[in-house]
Amino acid sequence: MSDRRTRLIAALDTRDPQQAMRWANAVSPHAAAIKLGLEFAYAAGFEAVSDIAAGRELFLDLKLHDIPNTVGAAIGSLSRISPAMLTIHASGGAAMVTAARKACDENFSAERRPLLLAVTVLTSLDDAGLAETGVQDGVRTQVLRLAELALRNGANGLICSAHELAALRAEFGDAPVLITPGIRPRGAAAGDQKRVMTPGEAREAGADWIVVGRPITEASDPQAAAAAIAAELAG
Ligand SMILES: O=c1ccn([C@@H]2O[C@H](COP(=O)(O)O)[C@@H](O)[C@H]2O)c(=O)[nH]1
Repeated sequence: MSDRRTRLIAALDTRDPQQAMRWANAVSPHAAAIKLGLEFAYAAGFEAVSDIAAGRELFLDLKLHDIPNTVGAAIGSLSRISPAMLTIHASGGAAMVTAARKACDENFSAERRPLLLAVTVLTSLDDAGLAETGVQDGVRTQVLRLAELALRNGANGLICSAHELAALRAEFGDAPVLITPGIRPRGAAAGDQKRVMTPGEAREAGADWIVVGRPITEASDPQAAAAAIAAELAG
């Protein structure tokens, strides 16, 4: 059994600030962080992101992917929000990751600096879906390739599925922060997620954090759903 402490990020995917606040309050005893992302920020704006995130650990999942100059400048624009974690796409390339690293270092004091996390291969893709993008090597090879690129250029950690955790730990050790979406409690619908595992399996495989959205937000009792996931993580 792994002695790693795996924590829960609750993904609050909604356009509605009041709904996001209700969910944030409901899950806060059980989730160590909340995720706000594209759906919420585009609809509600960054003032609302700040409001919901006040007093909480924020996983700001914007998955930045643009030319290096634009990604660096975008991160500079986020400095007033102070997320604990911030995502970029590793497939943006080495120069883009380097620009993101530099922007984090220059725009945030050491105490407020977010963990820079690189998305490897989206958990909604399997080998066939990845092949449609022109990458024929399979998900595992591509995750390891992009992980190496991202970590070499300053990312603090990676977004991957739980299926790649063992290979990533074997290759890169304990230091990178590994965060896994695509988590489904046993029996829950996978939806659009292709590479899924249960919370307990992800913990055993070496996740630092798991990200769970719809199994919490679509539950009849989101607080109870978050509590059950946290209990599974606690073993
Ligand atoms: O590869 C990725 C990267 C990010 N996500 C995000 O995680 C949550 C998962 O939500 P569920 O409802 O539990 O499927 C969602 O906010 C995604 O944007 C991901 O799923 N996969």
